Amino acid sequence: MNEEQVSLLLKSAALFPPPHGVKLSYGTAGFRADASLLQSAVFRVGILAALRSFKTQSVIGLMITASHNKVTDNGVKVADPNGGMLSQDWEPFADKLVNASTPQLLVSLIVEFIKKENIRLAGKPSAEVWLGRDTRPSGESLIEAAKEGINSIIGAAVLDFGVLTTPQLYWMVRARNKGWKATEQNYFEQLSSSFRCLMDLTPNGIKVNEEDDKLIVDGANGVGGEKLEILNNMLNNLAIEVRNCGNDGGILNEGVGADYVQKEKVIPRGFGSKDVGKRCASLDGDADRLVYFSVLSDLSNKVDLVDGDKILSLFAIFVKEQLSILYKGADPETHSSYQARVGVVQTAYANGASTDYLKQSGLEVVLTPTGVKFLHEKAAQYDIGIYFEANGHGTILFSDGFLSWLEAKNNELASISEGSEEQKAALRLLAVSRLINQAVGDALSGLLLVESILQYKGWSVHKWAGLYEDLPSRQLKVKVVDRTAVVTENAETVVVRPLEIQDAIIAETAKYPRGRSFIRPSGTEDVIRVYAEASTQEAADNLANSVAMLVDRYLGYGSSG
Ligand SMILES: CC(=O)N[C@H]1[C@@H](OP(=O)(O)O)O[C@H](CO)[C@@H](O)[C@@H]1O
Ligand SMILES: [Mg+2]
Repeated sequence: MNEEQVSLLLKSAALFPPPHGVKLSYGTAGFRADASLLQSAVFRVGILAALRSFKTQSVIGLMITASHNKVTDNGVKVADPNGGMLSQDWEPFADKLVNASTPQLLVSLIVEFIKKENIRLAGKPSAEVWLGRDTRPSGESLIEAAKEGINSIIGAAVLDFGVLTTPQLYWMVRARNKGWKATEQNYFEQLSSSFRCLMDLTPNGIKVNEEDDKLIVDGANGVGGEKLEILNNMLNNLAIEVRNCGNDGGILNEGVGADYVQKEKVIPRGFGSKDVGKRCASLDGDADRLVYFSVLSDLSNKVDLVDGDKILSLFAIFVKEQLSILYKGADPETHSSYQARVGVVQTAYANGASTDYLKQSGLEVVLTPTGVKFLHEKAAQYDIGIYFEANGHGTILFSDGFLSWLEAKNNELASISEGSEEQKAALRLLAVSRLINQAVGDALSGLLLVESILQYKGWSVHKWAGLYEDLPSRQLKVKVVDRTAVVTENAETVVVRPLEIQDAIIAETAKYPRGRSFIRPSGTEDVIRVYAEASTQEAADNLANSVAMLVDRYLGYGSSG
């Protein structure tokens, strides 16, 4: 690293001292904390993003958001060239960089790292980082800190796109690096045109714009609501009413949003008895999660929840159905009968009933640890990989090989049997691959795919919710002395340290019919999460409470550990 670069880094780093006594770590989804603690971390992640861009010779994304967390929190995450999460082998460097106590230490870490990674800072083409942020007020000054970080690496350029959803920025980064059209407008155009294409392929004609049939969306008082309004104006065959857009005094994620609705199973603010029976959906604070629900008629504030597992199930059976239509006419002897490998990816939080349903439907189901980075990686191993977290984050990935086969197949069918059922199935799958955000889970593109599949099948939200019945479940969190004391294996389903607690969980779970329970340290909050399910709600609550007490006994403030 030349002298000019060293002195630039030392000078700018001096303006962003890390807060005293705070150790941050790159968790499930980047760095997250109270926004007042993040200036230095975001500045340093700006440096990291610039280095990553030099290393990969591609555009890198940097998003300022704390998703579903409270409005006073914020966070920063990095989009790799393919629009996915930052490569995991850079996470330890991110941790060290963010926690370096002095500018000198920071510079020596960078010098060491660029040597190890063989990053050439000088020369062309230079680096480029694209920035986006959610609607949190702290985002504005954090974006400035990110810019300072990027600009302190000579040759790195920065483009600030202002307020975006996380999936929009990741989509744009992916598109840019593939050489495709990559503006926000291009995003809206691709989503709306592929949605239109799917709707045009609906078998029995489309029924829309009836007041009764409209979709009501809770925007979590965040960025998703305002972006959905823009998209909505570009669609003419879907009626959407957006509430909780954040412009009527509502607070981001407070009593609203996908995380709240999914975890509490109650209606978000702005919804009530007038909505009983209607098809409703909820986005999270940065619009990368989506759940559906309907308001129950019993005057409680409970909802009938259609969570990520059911969205996954809807997508999986649709894809499977279209593939079987496509294969129907195919001669197994000819080269055109490509057997696509379809895989469904879940985490331990997936409701047991969903896993049973998917397996009974003949689908291959695998579990990974929590966090999109793990699910995405696994799904990418299939021709069509469909992944969802129960909380509503997920998408569908298509392999390049399968997509080129599908294009060719569609062309072949167009010439020999245009308008046939087989060709329509090929067109539908192609439209899905353009509609669904293949960079990352995206509430807006997911919502349009759900809507088009419901239309295709002629299903109400109730029919969809009835695909299978969720096992009652309960999630709790427990504060402990040191959450890193818990180490898990087998996709987080068993604790291997401290060992005694796993035996105790097994003994507790055995008392409940259809009981299942596991614990894991959160990657975004300083807590241990407890999950339990069982055949009744009371049993699930009791099991969760007992396991939470075990966590407290072994790891809580009263424990010796
Ligand atoms: C149980 C749960 O919902 N966990 C969430 C939450 O992670 P934790 O590591 O559990 O804090 O936030 C992640 C990022 O948004 C998301 O990927 C994950 O599913
Ligand atoms: Mg989110």
